[in-house]
Amino acid sequence: MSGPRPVVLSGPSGAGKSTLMKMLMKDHEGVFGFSVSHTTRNPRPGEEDGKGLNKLPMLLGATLLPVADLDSSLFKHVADYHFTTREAMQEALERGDFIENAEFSGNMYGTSKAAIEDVKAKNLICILDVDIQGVKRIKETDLDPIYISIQPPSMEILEKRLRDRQTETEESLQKRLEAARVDMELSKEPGVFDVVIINDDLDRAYEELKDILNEEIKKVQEAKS
Ligand SMILES: Nc1ncnc2c1ncn2[C@@H]1O[C@H](COP(=O)(O)OP(=O)(O)OP(=O)(O)O)[C@@H](O)[C@H]1O
Ligand SMILES: Nc1nc2c(ncn2[C@@H]2O[C@H](COP(=O)(O)O)[C@@H](O)[C@H]2O)c(=O)[nH]1
Repeated sequence: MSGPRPVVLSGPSGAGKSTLMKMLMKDHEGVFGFSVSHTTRNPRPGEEDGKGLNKLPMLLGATLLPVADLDSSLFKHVADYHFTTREAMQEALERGDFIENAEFSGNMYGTSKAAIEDVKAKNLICILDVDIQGVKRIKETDLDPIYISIQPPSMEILEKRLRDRQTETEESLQKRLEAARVDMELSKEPGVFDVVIINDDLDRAYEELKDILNEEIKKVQEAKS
């Protein structure tokens, strides 16, 4: 693929991927573009639906919720997900619309080809936020991204972050913690990720992430100047 190399951000739910990604996008306007995934999970308060951004059928009942907090207001131009139904997603999968997909914590998630093309067309660094299954599937494609794993300092801290975020039921929290154990083990395997960042202190983790992406960021900035 031509243009800047995409970036895959992976790691356990609650490790801080979205937080770091929002910081990156806010500090580098016009450099990064988010690959808006599809999911069958329900929108969280404040999450924005990317309906209309691509061709897949969307869940008609999905509402555009008001931007409520500072975190979202920094990022309000970017949709969080295309919220859809299991049936619509299954049909799209059968049509071959996705480059990868996964079942995670009882819901379907996937990256459509259109989501990546939308970002590529703007010559931006495409950021994909995917779980470990997605990482494995993307490795079978010609996308050639930089693979970065964001890891929490410990399971205990991860659990606290997820509980404090107040987005999960006890059942979905337990599923996410179980998936996190698997993810934390796999991320230690040599060759799976180019870099593993431990997100203990947020500012330090952010500096590390920026350093890794510095070369690609400069390429995009120079192409624009
Ligand atoms: N270094 C940090 N120290 C303390 N809290 C943090 C840190 N990084 C992120 N958080 C908080 O932890 C919670 C989880 O972070 P975030 O939502 O970014 O995780 P995520 O990896 O994107 O999760 P998911 O995969 O479920 O979307 C958020 O409430 C966020 O504010
Ligand atoms: N394989 C994929 N995983 C994805 C995609 N979009 C998000 N995710 C991962 O799902 C979990 C849960 O996300 P949440 O928003 O419900 O908290 C997290 O690990 C994401 O990285 C995708 O398109 N493909």
